[in-house]
Amino acid sequence: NASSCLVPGPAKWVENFPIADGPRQSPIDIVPGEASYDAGLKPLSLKYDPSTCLDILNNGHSFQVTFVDDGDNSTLTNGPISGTYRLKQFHFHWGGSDDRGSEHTVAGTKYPAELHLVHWNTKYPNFGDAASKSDGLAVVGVFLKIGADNPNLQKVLDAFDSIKAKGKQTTFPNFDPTSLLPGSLDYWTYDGSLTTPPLLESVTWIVCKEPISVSPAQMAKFRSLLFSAEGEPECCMVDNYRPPQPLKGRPVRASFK
Ligand SMILES: Nc1nnc(SCC(=O)Nc2ccc(S(N)(=O)=O)cc2)s1
Ligand SMILES: [Zn+2]
Repeated sequence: NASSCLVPGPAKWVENFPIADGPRQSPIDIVPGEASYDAGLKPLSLKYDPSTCLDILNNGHSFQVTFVDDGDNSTLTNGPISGTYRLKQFHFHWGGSDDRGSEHTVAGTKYPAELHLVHWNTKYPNFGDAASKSDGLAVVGVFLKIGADNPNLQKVLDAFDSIKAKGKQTTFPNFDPTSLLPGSLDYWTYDGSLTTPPLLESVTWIVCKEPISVSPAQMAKFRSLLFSAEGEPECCMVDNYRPPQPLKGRPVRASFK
């Protein structure tokens, strides 16, 4: 099987992206005891239309499922944000073993993987423009915890054989990302950034407290993807997570007591 090669990691990003040392970088370690309950926070409204699901792609640092975002068919409203944000894509981060892989941590606890549902603010014309605005993006994070096999997640994993290498893409119709959400949508929220270059400080983070399940066999499937393109030495796609960054005085609010 493929080796896990040395991929230049987060420590080098600051050379090309000085914002890596900025005031609102992500991910962070969430300390529940230090989060402040905010009764003014509304419940999340996530309304996704499976017919907007387009394709699945190995982009060389994760895989992502991309959505048609030319209308308000799949949206995030309420929660900590105002206005309407459209779903653009979802992707995951995971580790080389079950003891690591998530980007956010909870009182130092790492989960084996983390799902990110990426949305952009429709007050801007498109994702690229929104990505450069302080209120341009909203990402819903969901932790994955080792447990029972997750049949909804399996639908995504079943597409992996056709996107094993970097740059591979295939159609992925009629998938409902609601099926990947936990039962409770209690969340923590704080102002942060993209966790990979360009590390733009434009993300309202919304991290769900309740994880979804993933089985050990399903985690092994994540690790069968490659960072490398066809014809290159095979490099297992693992440990594609950025470690927690300094909070720098930012408040973390909780939607629950
Ligand atoms: N003008 C621009 N177009 N596209 C970009 S960045 C593309 C993109 O979606 N990047 C991205 C990086 C990290 C994350 S994450 N891990 O959810 O913070 C989400 C999204 S800037
Ligand atoms: Zn991400």
